[in-house]
Amino acid sequence: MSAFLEIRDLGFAWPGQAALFAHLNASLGPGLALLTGDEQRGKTTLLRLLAAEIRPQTGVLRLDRQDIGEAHAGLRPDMTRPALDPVVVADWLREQVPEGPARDRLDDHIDGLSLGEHLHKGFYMLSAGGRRKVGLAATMAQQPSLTLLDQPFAALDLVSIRYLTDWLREQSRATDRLVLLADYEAPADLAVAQRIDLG
Ligand SMILES: Nc1ncnc2c1ncn2[C@@H]1O[C@H](COP(=O)(O)OP(=O)(O)OP(=O)(O)O)[C@@H](O)[C@H]1O
Repeated sequence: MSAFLEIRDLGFAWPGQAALFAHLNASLGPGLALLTGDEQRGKTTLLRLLAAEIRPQTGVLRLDRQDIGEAHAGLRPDMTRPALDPVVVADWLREQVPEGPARDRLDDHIDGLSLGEHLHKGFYMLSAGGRRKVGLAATMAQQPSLTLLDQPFAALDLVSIRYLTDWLREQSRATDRLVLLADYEAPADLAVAQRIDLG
């Protein structure tokens, strides 16, 4: 079976810096995978490459047999951007998540992440953690073919950690999409069968 996410011979260096990736290869099936590595090993940079925010200097990045390019932009919504400040959370979520099964899933995630009390607020009233949780709920509901999560447990409350962990466990059974979780380690009670280790 061909890989769902294929990273072949990836080379990337930030301007003026030594190569962060040289001939990086990885091949992942659908489901759940962990992207690990010590501080500054390039976890976030690799997520940005996979979201087509930045382009590699060499190599191939392919998702479901398609080269990753502009069509894949937006896989990592920037929840910190000031343009969101005046927007009402519920309006943003309605705009992001289409009606139908995704909207039903969104309702569950709003409950699971305890976001109900924030729905009628402007983003400017939310903490950084609250903004992240809203982004998380939208992504979890949308179920894109590639979900990129950058240290999603950081600064998350215990109830939300448990909810996210359960959701990630379910994702490991998916056959048509991949969730890539970047963190130093997987949570202790989450078995992850696939991993890219940046060292
Ligand atoms: N926009 C940028 N411009 C220049 N250098 C960058 C940029 N973003 C990251 N880097 C550099 O790339 C290297 C890897 O950083 P990156 O954030 O990808 O690693 P990380 O594994 O996610 O780190 P951490 O675990 O600390 O979050 C670091 O040396 C960092 O300074």
